[in-house]
Amino acid sequence: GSLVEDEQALLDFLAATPHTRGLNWSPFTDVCSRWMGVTCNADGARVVAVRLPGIGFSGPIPSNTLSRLSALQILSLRSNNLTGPFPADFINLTVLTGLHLQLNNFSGPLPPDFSPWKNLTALDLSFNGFNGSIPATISNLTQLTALNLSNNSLSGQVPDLELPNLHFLNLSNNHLNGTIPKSLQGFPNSTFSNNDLLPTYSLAPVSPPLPLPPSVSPVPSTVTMKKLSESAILGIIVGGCSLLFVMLALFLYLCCSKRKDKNLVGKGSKRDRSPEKAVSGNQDANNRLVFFAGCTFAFDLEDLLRASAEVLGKGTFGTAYKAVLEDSTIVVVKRLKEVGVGKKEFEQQMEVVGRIKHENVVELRAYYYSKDEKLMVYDYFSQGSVSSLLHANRGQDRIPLNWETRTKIALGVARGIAHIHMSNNGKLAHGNIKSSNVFLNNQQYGCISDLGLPSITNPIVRPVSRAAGYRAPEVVDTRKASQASDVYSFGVLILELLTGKSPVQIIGGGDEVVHLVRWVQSVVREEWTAEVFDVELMRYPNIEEEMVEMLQIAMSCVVRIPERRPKMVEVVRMIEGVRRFDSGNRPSSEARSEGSTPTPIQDIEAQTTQGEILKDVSC
Ligand SMILES: Nc1ncnc2c1ncn2[C@@H]1O[C@H](COP(=O)(O)OP(=O)(O)OP(=O)(O)O)[C@@H](O)[C@H]1O
Repeated sequence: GSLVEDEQALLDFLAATPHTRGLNWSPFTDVCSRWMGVTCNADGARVVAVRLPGIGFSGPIPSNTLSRLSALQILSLRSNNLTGPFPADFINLTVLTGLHLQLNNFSGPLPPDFSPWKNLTALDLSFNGFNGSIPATISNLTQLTALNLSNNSLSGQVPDLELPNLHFLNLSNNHLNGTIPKSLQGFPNSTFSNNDLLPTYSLAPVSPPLPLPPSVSPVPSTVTMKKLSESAILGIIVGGCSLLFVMLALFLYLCCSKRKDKNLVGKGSKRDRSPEKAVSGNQDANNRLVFFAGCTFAFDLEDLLRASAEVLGKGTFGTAYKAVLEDSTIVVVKRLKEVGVGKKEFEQQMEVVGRIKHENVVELRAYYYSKDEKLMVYDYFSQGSVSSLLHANRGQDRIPLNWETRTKIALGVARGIAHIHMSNNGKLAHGNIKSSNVFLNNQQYGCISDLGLPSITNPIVRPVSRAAGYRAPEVVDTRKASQASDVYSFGVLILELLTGKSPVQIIGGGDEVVHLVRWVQSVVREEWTAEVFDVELMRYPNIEEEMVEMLQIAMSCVVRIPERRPKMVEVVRMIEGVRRFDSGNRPSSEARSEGSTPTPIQDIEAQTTQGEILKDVSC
C-alpha cells in the first residue's frame, strides 16, 4: 500500500457513496494536510484515520473502497444514513483500533468472526438495525476497552466475554435473553436494560470506571476519581485557607491599585495636572496624540489624561484602561510597557496598523509616543471580550454564548485575520490572537484587537501564561510570530469556543498544566469526539455536525508542522461552508430551535446513554 493508493481508495468511496455535504477532497490537494476528516501517519506515507461523521452518506458502503486502506487505524462514519450489511471486506482492515459506525441504518448480522481486528480498542455499532446474536468471537478482541452494541435488534444469549480491558459496555435496547454471564456481571444494570434478560441475584461488584474523559473539565478522570487520603484532605484545607488569604490580599491590592488609577496617568487632582506632568514629566513638545484619518474623535492628549479611568486589566504588553472623557466619549487606552523599539520604528508600525480598516479588526484610533509613555487608543467594547463572555461567571444565572454567536465570532475573527494577512504586501502577522483580544461588533461577529504589538515589544515568553496556550510550538520568540503561527492560535481560539475551556488550565497548584490542544487531540484520537464539546452547547439541537466540522477545521489549524496548516483565506472558506451565514433564512430546524426554549441539559442527560444525547442534538 501507498498514499497514492489510499487516496484512490478514498476517492472511489466518495464517488460511489451519495452524500449531502461537500467534502474538499480534491486530487490536486495534499491528502494528509488538506482533506477534511483524513489523518496520515507521522511521515505522511499512509492514511491512518478517517473520520466522517454527519456527512449525510447514504446507501451501503461500496465494497473494495475503504477496505483498501490497509493502514487504517480509526474509521468513524458515525451519524450518517448508511445502510446494508456490515461490510464483509472490512476483514482487510487488520490494524483497526477504533471502529465507529453508530447512528446509521446498517442491518443484518454482526460479522461471525471478529478475530481479524485484534487491535480494536473501541467498537461502537449502536443505533443501527443489526440483528442476530452477539458472536462469541468478540472475546478475541483482547485489547477492547469500549463496546457499544446498544439500540439494535440483537437477540439470543449474551456470550461470556472474557475481555480484561473492557471498561465500557452497553448492550441496552436489544432483544437479548437468557442471563447475564458471570464475566459481565460487574457492569451496571443500565448496560443491559431494555432486553429480555433474566435478573441475576448475585451481588454485583463495583462497576468498572468509564474510560470517558469528563466533559466538564480537562483534568484526567483518574485525578478526580482517586480516593482522597487524609493528608490530601489536610492539604486541601491548608490550600483552601491560603487561597482565601491570597484572594483577600489580591482584593485589597486591586482596591488600592484601582484608586491609584482613578485618573489615566499618575496621581493628583484633575485640575492641577498638566499633561506634561502626567506623562511622567516628559517635556518634549513634539509629542502629541496622533489620530488616524477618518477618526471622528475630538480630544487631545490633555483631555485623555484628564479623563477618569478604570483599569480593565493588565495584559502581556501593558495595562488597558477604560477612559471616560468629559464629553462622555468612552475609549480604551493601552499603556505599553517594554517597548523595545525606537520612536521611528514605533511610528512606522503604528502607521501600518492604523491603515488597516476592516469590520472584523478593532481599529487603532490614535497613538502616542514619548520616551516614557507609549499609548494606544481604541474604541470601547461594552460587552467585554469573548474571553469574559465565555468564561466569566459560569454559574446559575449565566447567559450562555449560543452556537450561532460562537460561529459568528469564529467567522468574523477568521475574516479579520485573513485581511491582516493580506495587508502590507502580505507580510503582516497578528502575533497575539486570543479570546481576550476578541470583541463582538454590532452584528455580533468577532473582531480582533491588539494588532502589531509583539513586533515592537521585548520578547516575553512565559511558559505557563495564558498566552502560552495559544502560541504555536515553533514560536520561541514572540516577536517572530508568523501567519502560520496566527493560524495555530486561531485554531486554539476555535477549540476554546467549542469546548468552553481555557487554552491552558493550571491544576494542582501549578504543578500540572493541561493544554487544550493536547487534551482535544487525545480525546479525538480515542474517538470520543462528543466529549470535547461545551456542555452549554448540548442544549441546542441539530448542531452536532456543525460542531464536528468546526472541530475538524480547528484540528487542521493546530497541526504541529507550520507548512501543513491551511492559509487563513482557506480557513474563512471552510468556516463559511459550515453554516449559512449572513442570511435570515436559517435551515428550518435551526430557526425553530433558536426561537424556542432550549431543552435543559439535565433533561437530555436523563435519557441515559451518550448515543441518545447525540441523537438529540443531530439531525
Ligand atoms: N477595546 C476594548 N474594549 C473593552 N475591553 C477591552 C478592550 N481592549 C482590551 N480590553 C480588555 O482589557 C483587559 C486587558 O486587555 P489587554 O489587551 O491589555 O490584555 P490581555 O488581552 O489580557 O493580554 P494582551 O496584552 O496579551 O493582549 C482584557 O480583559 C481585555 O479584554
